[in-house]
Amino acid sequence: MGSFCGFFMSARPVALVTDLDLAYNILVRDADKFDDRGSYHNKNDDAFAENLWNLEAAEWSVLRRKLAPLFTSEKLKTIFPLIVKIGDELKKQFAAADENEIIIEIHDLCQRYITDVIANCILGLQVNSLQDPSSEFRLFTKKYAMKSCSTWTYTLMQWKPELARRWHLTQTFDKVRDFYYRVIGGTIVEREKKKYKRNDLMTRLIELKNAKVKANRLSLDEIIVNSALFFEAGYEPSASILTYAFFELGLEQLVQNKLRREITDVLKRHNGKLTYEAMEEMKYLDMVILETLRKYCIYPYIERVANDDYITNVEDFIIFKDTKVVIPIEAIHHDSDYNERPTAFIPTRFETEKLQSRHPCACLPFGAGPRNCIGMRFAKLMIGVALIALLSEYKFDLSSKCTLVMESQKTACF
Ligand code: HEM
Repeated sequence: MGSFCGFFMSARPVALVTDLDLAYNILVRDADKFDDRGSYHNKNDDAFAENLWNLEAAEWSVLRRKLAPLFTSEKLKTIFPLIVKIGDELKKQFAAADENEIIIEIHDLCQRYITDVIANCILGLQVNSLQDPSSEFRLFTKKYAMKSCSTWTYTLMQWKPELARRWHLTQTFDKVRDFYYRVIGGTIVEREKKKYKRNDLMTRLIELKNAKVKANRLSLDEIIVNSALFFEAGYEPSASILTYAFFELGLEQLVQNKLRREITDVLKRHNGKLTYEAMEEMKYLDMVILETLRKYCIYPYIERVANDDYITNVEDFIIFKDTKVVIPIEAIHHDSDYNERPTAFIPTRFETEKLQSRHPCACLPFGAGPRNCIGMRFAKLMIGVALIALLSEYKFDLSSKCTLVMESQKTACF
C-alpha cells in the first residue's frame, strides 16, 4: 500500500490514510488536531443522538472525562462476578440444549449472552434473554438494535449535513428512543426511590447524576442517551466477535485444544474459580480474542476530521482543514506487509515478544488514541468469560450445516 490517497464523496474530500506512521500521528500523537469523528447529529430534532460517539470535540472531551472512570480495570473488576454469573447461565442453556439434542444457532446464543451482560452490568436490568428468548428486551433489540435510516438518508447526512439538518433528518426512531427512556429512565427512578445500589455501572452513573461537584455531574438525559449508546455500540460487535471465535476454534482444533489446556490449568491453580485475576493469567485466551478481532474486523474503518491544515510526514502532502480522514483498518489487518499470512488464524502473532516489534497501528480493532473504544476492556471480558465457560466443558466442531463461505447481509452494519 502507498501512504495515502484521496477521493471525493459527493463534494466532500476524503483522505484515505494507509501509512501506519501517519495513522499513528493522526490518532495518537496529534489527536488534538483530529479530535472529531465528523458523525452526523442534529441537536434540535434528535437530542437522543447527542451521545459520546457523535459529539464534537469540546462537548465530547467533557463527557468522556466523566464516563471513562466507568471502564477502568478497577471498576470492571468489581462487576466481573456479574459477568461470570451470566457465563454460568450461558453454560446452563448450552447444557440443556445438548441434553435435549437441540441444534443451537451460535450467533443467536452469543447475542442473547451479550444482551444479558450489557443490560445487567451497565443498564442495571435483568432481562434474562438467555432463559427467555422472547423477553421484551430481546425482541426489541432483535428488531431495532441494528436498524438504521435508509441509505439515501444516511448518505445525505454524511455528505450534506447542513442540508440534512435543515430538512430535520434524524437517525433515531421514535420507538427506540421511547423504549430506552421507558426502561432505563424507569430503572433510574426506581433505584433512586428505593435508594437501591449494587455493583454495576448504573449505580456509578446515578452517583454521577448526584455528584457534589457540579463539573462531574451527569444529567438524567445524558445517562439514558449514553447507556443506550453503550448497548448499541457494544452489542452486535461483541456478539459477532464471540461467534467468529467459536467458528475459528471449530476450524482450528489445535488452537482450540491449546486454549482449553490453558483454561483448565489456570482454573485448577485458582481452585476451579473464575476470578478477574485468573482471567488475566490466560495470555493465550487474550491472543485468540485479538486474532479474532484482527481477522474479522467489525468496524472496517475509523474516521476523523482535521480541525486545521495539517502537514503530514509524507513529503509535500497536507491534509486541509475540514477534510475527513478515513483509516481503513480492515485493509490494514489484511495487508501481508503488516500481518503475515493475513487469511490464516494465528493467535501467536500477538505474543508479547512479537508485539514489541509490531507497529502499534498494525491492528486497530478498537481504534486508537483518546477517541478509541471506551468499552474495549469490557468487551474483551464478556467475550473471554463466554469462551472460558463453554470451552472448559465442551469441544467445538463445525456443524455439517455450517458453510465456510461467508455471506454478508446486504442491509447489515456489522
Ligand atoms: C468487540 C467489540 C467492540 C469493538 C470491535 C468495538 C470497536 C470500536 C471502534 C473501532 C470504535 C471507534 C474508535 C475510534 O474511532 O478510534 C469504537 C468506539 C466506541 N465504542 Fe466500541 N467496540 C466494541 C465494543 C464496545 C462496547 C462493549 C461498548 C460499550 C461499553 C462500546 C462503546 C463504544 C463507544 C461509546 C465508542 C465511542 C467512543 C468515543 O468517541 O469516545 N464498544 N468501538
